[in-house]
Amino acid sequence: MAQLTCQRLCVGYEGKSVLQELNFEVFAGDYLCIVGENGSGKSTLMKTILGLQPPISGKILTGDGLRKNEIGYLPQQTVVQKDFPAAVREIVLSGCQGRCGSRPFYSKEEKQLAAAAMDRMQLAQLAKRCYRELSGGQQQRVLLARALCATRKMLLLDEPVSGLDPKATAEMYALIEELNRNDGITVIMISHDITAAVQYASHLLHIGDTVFFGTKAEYLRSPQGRLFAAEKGGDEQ
Ligand SMILES: Nc1ncnc2c1ncn2[C@@H]1O[C@H](COP(=O)(O)OP(=O)(O)OP(=O)(O)O)[C@@H](O)[C@H]1O
Repeated sequence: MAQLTCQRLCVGYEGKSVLQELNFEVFAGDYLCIVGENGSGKSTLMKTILGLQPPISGKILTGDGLRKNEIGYLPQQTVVQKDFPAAVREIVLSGCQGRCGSRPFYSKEEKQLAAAAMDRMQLAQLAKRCYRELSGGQQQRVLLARALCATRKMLLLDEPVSGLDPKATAEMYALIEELNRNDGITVIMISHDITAAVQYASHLLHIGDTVFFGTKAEYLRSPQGRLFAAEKGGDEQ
């Protein structure tokens, strides 16, 4: 049974659709990359899956023991967020908010969960530092640790390597791959880097004038995937 199923899903704003007729399934342990041009609706789709906005029509179903409040989310970074004046530990802990409900403080278990997530993301030394003073790569690791506090099952990542230098990008991809491979956490990632998507993903969802959904092998044989391969071949000449 799939963890996430989108059926005839239509997403958009105020009744105006951005994307229509999306049909796909994500199973436990999958690594799905969502690719497509700027403005094609990738972030809107992700926010709709998270329940941050309602679908225009169609269904989003969770299954295989996944509940909607057990999805970890790393949002797209904005300039304002990058300047956030809070300590690393507080930001990571805020990932537990879905667990606390209306309780206005964090429990011992939640604090332990945040500490474990910081360890995992190699942030233990930075726990008391101010978020806005960190490098871009460190900031993204903080947001990944925060997302991890919300889940053991599924992570939704909106351009997690955006703006990072090649070294920080490689580190981030390695951490995400480890969470997927070793911990079995399902990954759904929006990416502009099709080369990396093809390297790491088990499945691809390509959004554009036409929509493709399938395994990596199917993608590489599809018109969208062939176009990518042709462009890449061109780059390497
Ligand atoms: N809050 C909003 N209200 C109305 N329209 C919006 C809103 N946010 C985004 N849009 C529009 O919805 C469309 C899809 O935007 P979205 O951010 O989902 O695209 P994207 O594929 O994630 O783009 P990018 O790759 O640039 O992040 C765009 O035309 C955008 O202008």
